[in-house]
Amino acid sequence: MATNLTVNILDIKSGLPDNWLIGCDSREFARIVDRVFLEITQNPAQKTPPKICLAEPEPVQFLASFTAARAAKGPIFLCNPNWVKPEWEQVFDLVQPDIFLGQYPLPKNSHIPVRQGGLRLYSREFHSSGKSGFDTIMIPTGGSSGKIRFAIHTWETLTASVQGFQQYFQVDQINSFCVLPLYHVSGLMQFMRSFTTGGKLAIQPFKELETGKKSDIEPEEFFISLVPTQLQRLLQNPDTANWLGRFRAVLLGGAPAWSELLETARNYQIKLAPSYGMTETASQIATLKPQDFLAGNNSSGKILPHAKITIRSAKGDILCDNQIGNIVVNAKSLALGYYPKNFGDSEYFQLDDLGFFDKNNYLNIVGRSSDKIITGGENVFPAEVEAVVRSTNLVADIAVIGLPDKDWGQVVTAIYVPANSEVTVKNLQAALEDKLSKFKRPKYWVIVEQLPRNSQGKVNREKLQEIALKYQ
Ligand SMILES: O=C(O)CCC(=O)c1ccccc1C(=O)O
Repeated sequence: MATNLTVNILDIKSGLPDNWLIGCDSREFARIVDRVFLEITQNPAQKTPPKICLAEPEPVQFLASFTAARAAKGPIFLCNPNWVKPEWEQVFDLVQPDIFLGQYPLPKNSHIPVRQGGLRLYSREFHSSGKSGFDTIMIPTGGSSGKIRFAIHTWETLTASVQGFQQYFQVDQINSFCVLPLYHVSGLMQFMRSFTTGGKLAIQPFKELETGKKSDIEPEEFFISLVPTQLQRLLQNPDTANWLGRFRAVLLGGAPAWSELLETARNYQIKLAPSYGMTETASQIATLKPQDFLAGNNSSGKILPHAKITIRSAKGDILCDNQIGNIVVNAKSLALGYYPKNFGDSEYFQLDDLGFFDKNNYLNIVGRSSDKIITGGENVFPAEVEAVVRSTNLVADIAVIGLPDKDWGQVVTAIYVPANSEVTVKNLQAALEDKLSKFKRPKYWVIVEQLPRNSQGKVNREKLQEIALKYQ
C-alpha cells in the first residue's frame, strides 16, 4: 500500500507529477523506497547513521535505494557496479561501509555476513563518519586511471547546480532523458534536475539507443546529456541524428569534443550545448547555449550563475582576456572535499585545466595542464594536435602524448587508429604539413586497434604512455 510510508519525512511525492519517473509507477517507487528504508534502519546495533555503499545497476532500484539511503541520513557512496576487484578493495579500505545496497561485488566470503533482501553488513560496529557529516553524497571520480576518490557533496551543493541550470536555461521544470550511469555525476545530476524541479525523468540504456530504439517521449520537452563518443556513435545513424535534433538541448560534456564532431552535429541542426564541468563542481559550470553553438561558436560558453571562474597565472594573478592560464573555480556547487578530508577554508579550487576567456567572455578550454607537452622548449597541447589530425579524416581515433626524450625533453607522439588500411604514416605526415607548426607535428606514430577509453570516453593517458613506450 502506498499509505503510511515510513519515508513520508522525505515528501518524495509532493510536487512531483504522478509519472515523474517515466515507465515506473510512483506508488511502486514509493513502496521500494519504503522497503529499502526499513532494511537499512532495522539493525538494532546501529549507533550512528550507517555508511552506505550503493552499487545498483538497475535504475529504478538505484533511485529508490538512493532515496531510502537519504531518508536514513547515512553518508551515501555511489559506486560503479562494474568496478573490478582491485577497485573494490580500494573502496572498501577507504570507506569501510556498514551497509551495501545492490550487487555485492566480492565473492561471498565468510567474514562478511549476508542478510536477506540484498543487504549485506560489512561490520557490526559502525565507524564514525568523521568531519564530513552524515547527510553527504559521495560521488566517485577517477577510476580508470589511478585512484578512486569520492567528491563529498551534499543535497545543497547538488541543488545549487540545479538552480544554476534552471536560471541559465530559463526553465522551471527540467525534464531529462538519461542514458548515462546514475552513479556518475553526469547521470545523477539528471535525476537531481528532474526530481528537485518537478520535472520528468526518462531512463534508457545507451546501448538500446545506439541500436536505433527510441523511447516514447516528446524530445522537444527534454534535455539529454551525452559524452562526445556517444554523440559520435549516435550521429552515425541519420534517423537517430534527426531525432536528437528535436531535443530541447543536447548537453555535451565529460571530455573535450573535437571540431568535426561539432560540425556534424551542426549540420544536423542539433541544439547542442557543449559544457565544462566535473564531479567536483556537480557537473557543468560553463555551458554554450544552443543558439550560440548553431551560430558557429565552438567554445565552452558562459559561466552558469552559481559559479565563478577566473583565469590565473602560476603565481595566482588574474589574467586578462585571451591570456591562457589555470582555471580556478568557486561555486556553490563545489564539493566540500575528497572523502574523508575537507578542502579546508580555501575559497577557490584550482583545476588541472588551462583555458582563457575570449573578448566576448566565452570560456575556451585549451587542455589539461598536466597533459601539456614541452618539446625543445615549446609548449604543445595534445587537444590541438588531436583536433588537427582528426580533421584529416585519416584516423578513426587519436590521442597525443609526450614521451621522454634526451634531446627534446619530450617528443610529440600520436597513438592512433587509422581510418582504413590504406592510411600510412607518410600520408598522415603529409596531411599535417600546412596545418600544424613543425614542432607540434607528431614525431612518433603508434598504431593501435583501439584507444584505452573509459565508458565516459575519457582516454587513460597512463596506459597510453605504457603502450607508446613498448613501441619506441
Ligand atoms: O565528466 C564529468 O566529470 C562531468 C560531466 C558531466 O556532468 C556531463 C557530461 C555529459 C553531458 C553533460 C554533463 C553535465 O555537465 O551536465
